[in-house]
Amino acid sequence: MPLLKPPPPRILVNNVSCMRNGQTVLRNINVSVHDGSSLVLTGANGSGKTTFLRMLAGFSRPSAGEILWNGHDITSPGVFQQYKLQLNWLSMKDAIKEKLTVLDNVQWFEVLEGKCGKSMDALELMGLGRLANEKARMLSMGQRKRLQLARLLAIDRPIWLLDEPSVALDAEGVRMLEYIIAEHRKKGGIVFVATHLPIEIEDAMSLRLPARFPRRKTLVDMVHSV
Ligand SMILES: Nc1ncnc2c1ncn2[C@@H]1O[C@H](COP(=O)(O)OP(=O)(O)OP(=O)(O)O)[C@@H](O)[C@H]1O
Repeated sequence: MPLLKPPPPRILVNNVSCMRNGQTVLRNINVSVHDGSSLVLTGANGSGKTTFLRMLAGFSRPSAGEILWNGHDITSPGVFQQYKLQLNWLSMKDAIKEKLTVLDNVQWFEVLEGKCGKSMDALELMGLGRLANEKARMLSMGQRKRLQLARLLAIDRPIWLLDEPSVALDAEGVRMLEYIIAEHRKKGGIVFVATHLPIEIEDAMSLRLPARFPRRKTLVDMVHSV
């Protein structure tokens, strides 16, 4: 019986390094990511988690190595045009339009995407249904994060790049986040998460980036060492 070849990874991070401001932030990173899988990035402040996500989004170029999507370098212009349509980016900059209603903030992105009909369900799922017609400026920090997550659901692209998605969420919000990540993966979606806070993601790969700068001794350390 012929041996079956394993499927190639959807995304291959191949020996990637990244410089910022003349300094190496990431060095020789290798990751294979298949449909339905998840990678959790952890590491100290400044270790390069956001930089890694930015490279995956094509906002920053690797200084060495390559990121392949379906075997093609994402930085090639023709490939990037297609690749970027696969991505859903969630970051601390929430791009919420304060003067629009909560619903319009989701629908606006859905319409830009050429889609319709999922916004209200997504808001309901994230517990914002009763605030749908309020202006977004009324929302608390955690509610803004829930709105961002509702946008992910409404836009419904396969590759999620989530930078600190649980910041400002309460315990129920974190459970919802874990739930929507699990459901997305069941459909074959891919989820990258950079986080300092614990998030339960079943069978996730994890990558802990090394701290870039050794911690300086603080006054407290010096007192303890006496
Ligand atoms: N726009 C930029 N230009 C130059 N250097 C940058 C830029 N953004 C970040 N850096 C540097 O790159 C390094 C990694 O930053 P990055 O934001 O990726 O870390 P992080 O692990 O996400 O940190 P945090 O946990 O604080 O969010 C830091 O030393 C930072 O100073």
